[in-house]
Amino acid sequence: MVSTTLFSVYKGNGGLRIIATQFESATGTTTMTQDEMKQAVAQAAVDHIKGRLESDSIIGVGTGSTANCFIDALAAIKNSFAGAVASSEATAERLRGHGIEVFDLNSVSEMEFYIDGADEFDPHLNLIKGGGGALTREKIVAAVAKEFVCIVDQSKQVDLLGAFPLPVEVIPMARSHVGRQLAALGGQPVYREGFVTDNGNVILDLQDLEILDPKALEAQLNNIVGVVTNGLFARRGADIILMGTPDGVQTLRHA
Ligand SMILES: O=C[C@H](O)[C@H](O)[C@H](O)COP(=O)(O)O
Repeated sequence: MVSTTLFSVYKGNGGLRIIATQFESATGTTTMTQDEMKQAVAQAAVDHIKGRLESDSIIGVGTGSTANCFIDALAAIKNSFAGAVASSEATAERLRGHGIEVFDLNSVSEMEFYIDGADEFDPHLNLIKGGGGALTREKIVAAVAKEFVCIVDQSKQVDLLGAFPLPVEVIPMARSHVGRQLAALGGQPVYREGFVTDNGNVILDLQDLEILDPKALEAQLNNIVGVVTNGLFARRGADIILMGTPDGVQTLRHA
């Protein structure tokens, strides 16, 4: 078994600080598939929280393939906390499948951690989320948690958000109206046909945007009548990002 920890720090350069890179392998080689990177960050997230859990702790859990890896890893320590709040029906089902109790958010007054993936993140830890359509409940659960731990593989890292189409959840009867408003912003709204969110709404994916000011755009989109929420997580972005790379898991924080 080869175990390596590389420490590197840079500050004031894009707002990001790399705390550590950790890698362990049986062979010493650094080849990892994307799935293995997701599993590695999922385990790193469990390691990050497990020492700080109490028997009455409730954990917020996101949605998607990386969050699924986290749920599977979390199952190993399920007796060390009370349960979880799920950001989607799919996540609730997976949690229950592992014997982890799922709580209604309205019955939870305090939550230490929210753990979830992302579709893109930038050097300021702003995110695009909602590729799986769970953005609204994700944003609500993230808002309650004290620390948002985002788990990603390195394919999600960008300098500027917007290459990934920005999901906007919309009340069905407002779809055309919102679409026109989004087009006026310079993007190309594409209706996610056949998809209905857990909240009974539809998604417009906003393509061809260069998002220069994520916080401003997040607020601007929320102000369009008929928009429920949008997939920019900038006003409440990640507090820490665990990023899987072929060379190990990097921990990224604000400088
Ligand atoms: O609605 C889906 C969520 O925002 C996911 O966190 C996001 O799409 C990333 O998913 P994955 O881990 O499957 O890439």
